[in-house]
Amino acid sequence: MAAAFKTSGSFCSTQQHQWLQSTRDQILHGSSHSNVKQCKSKKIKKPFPLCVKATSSKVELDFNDPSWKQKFQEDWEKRFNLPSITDIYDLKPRPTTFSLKKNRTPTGDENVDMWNGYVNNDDRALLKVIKYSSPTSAGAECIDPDCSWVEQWVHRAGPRKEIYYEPEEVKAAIVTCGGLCPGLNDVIRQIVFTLETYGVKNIVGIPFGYRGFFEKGLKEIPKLIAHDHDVLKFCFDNIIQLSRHLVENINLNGGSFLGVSRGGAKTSEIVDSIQARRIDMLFVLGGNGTHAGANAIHEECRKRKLKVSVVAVPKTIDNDILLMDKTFGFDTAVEEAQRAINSAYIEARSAYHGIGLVKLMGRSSGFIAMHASLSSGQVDVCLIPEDLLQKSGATDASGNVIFSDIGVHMQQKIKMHFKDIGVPADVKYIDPTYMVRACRANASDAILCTVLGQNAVHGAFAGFSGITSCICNTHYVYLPITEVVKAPKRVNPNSRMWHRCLTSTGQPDFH
Ligand SMILES: Nc1ncnc2c1ncn2[C@@H]1O[C@H](COP(=O)(O)OP(=O)(O)O)[C@@H](O)[C@H]1O
Ligand SMILES: O=P(O)(O)OC[C@H]1O[C@](O)(COP(=O)(O)O)[C@@H](O)[C@@H]1O
Ligand SMILES: [Mg+2]
Repeated sequence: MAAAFKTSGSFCSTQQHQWLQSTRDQILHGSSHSNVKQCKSKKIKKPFPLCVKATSSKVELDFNDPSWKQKFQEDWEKRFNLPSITDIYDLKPRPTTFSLKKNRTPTGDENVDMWNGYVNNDDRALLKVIKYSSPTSAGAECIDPDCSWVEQWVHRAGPRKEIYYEPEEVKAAIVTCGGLCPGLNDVIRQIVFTLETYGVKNIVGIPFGYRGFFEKGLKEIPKLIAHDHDVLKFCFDNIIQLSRHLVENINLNGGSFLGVSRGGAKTSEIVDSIQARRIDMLFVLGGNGTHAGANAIHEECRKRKLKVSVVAVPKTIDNDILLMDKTFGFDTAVEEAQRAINSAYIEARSAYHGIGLVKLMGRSSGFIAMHASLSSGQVDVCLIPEDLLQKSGATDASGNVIFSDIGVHMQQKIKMHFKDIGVPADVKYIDPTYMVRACRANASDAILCTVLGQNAVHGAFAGFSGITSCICNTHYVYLPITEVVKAPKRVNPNSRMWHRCLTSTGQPDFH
């Protein structure tokens, strides 16, 4: 949860520090994982004992050791290695069925790879591009005390020349979990389009998040499907058959075509359901919690020796997922939040001793508040949860901590303060909470969703599982889910972006 507010000129210098208690939460970069290889990969025929390669850890580094960089990079390679169904099965790939050639005018024997723009498995994108010369440089994220430059590469996303599934035999499922987020329908749509381009015919939607996998009574079906008999192929239990025709226009609306939910994730029951329904590819759209769930499903599938690719797409208006530039929906949420700030500004400006106060979402991360403040340019003070977190003691169905209502708290405190000093204050409070996330994706999010959705399908056909399709340092990449769920991403109070926000509002730094 985060708040940004606009005071009319005469109230800019109110004693904000009385309302705050600073904490110094920094971006967390996660803890270590076990580095156990339970068995060496061997060429083995199905069925065979499972060979699990566990994720590697951040090694203990001795910076006096001249080879520490090499050790770091070796460890990095292991950590960011993409888990694949080929880790478990001795599978032979087949040439891909994904081709762009049919859309072009054939002019001879040109190089097929160039026509289709395949991505090589050895292609990499650089995760970080700034060389900090000192740990005191703004926003510096250093590995060693000298802040040495160490290349950190991640795997490039996109279609591969060889695939590990027969498209005609594939059953693919899509599920959307957590809270709503602009762009969910855009991603669903692109996943369906891309699957069909590969030649997949059996595509299903699981309604209402992970619950749709196991809740017996869950038979609600979106009205559109129930009434559209032309496009409805099958509609039984809680599975919805999807096709290009059916999803063609869903991006015109916000929300999720499949419905969402929190809580109720029982990994073993979900995998029972995946097994019973003979699902080969599962596309999971969601935030931190959903990703943790997707990884648990991926691990359980491995344990049961199921040839299933679980591929996630990071969704959340909060933008609180590690390593990536942004999650889809964030941009749209900021744009909507800015509208609320503008309204608060106009109200405050027109009132006698007016103060505008806007509460924005973000859970424990203040990205929406910071970016909306920066974009509106009308905010005098932007408060982010990295300043102050008040836990209510309660949790939601997914186990997320519910924070006390900072907006209502601030409203009361401001009123009380001005009453105490005998100055009239007209507080105009706006809570646009659900308005910022129930809307349709804006242009930039729509593009992001399109690419992430397509790449999710390419990743599954390439045999990867337990990965997420995202954007890092402006490039589209795949990351192992284990690396992005270590902690929520937070605003770094030492970052240039936060400093820019302070410069823009003119507020003191409360950290
Ligand atoms: N650590 C976890 N392991 C497995 N499933 C989880 C975990 N945390 C959350 N989930 C499940 O993921 C789904 C979405 O989680 P939630 O936190 O509500 O949203 P988001 O994914 O957007 O953060 C819920 O069904 C929840 O039960
Ligand atoms: O009222 P709800 O649906 O539980 O959602 C509230 C939460 O959803 C969010 O908008 C998005 O969170 P998720 O990405 O976890 O769905 C948070 O900012 C907010 O705290
Ligand atoms: Mg979340």
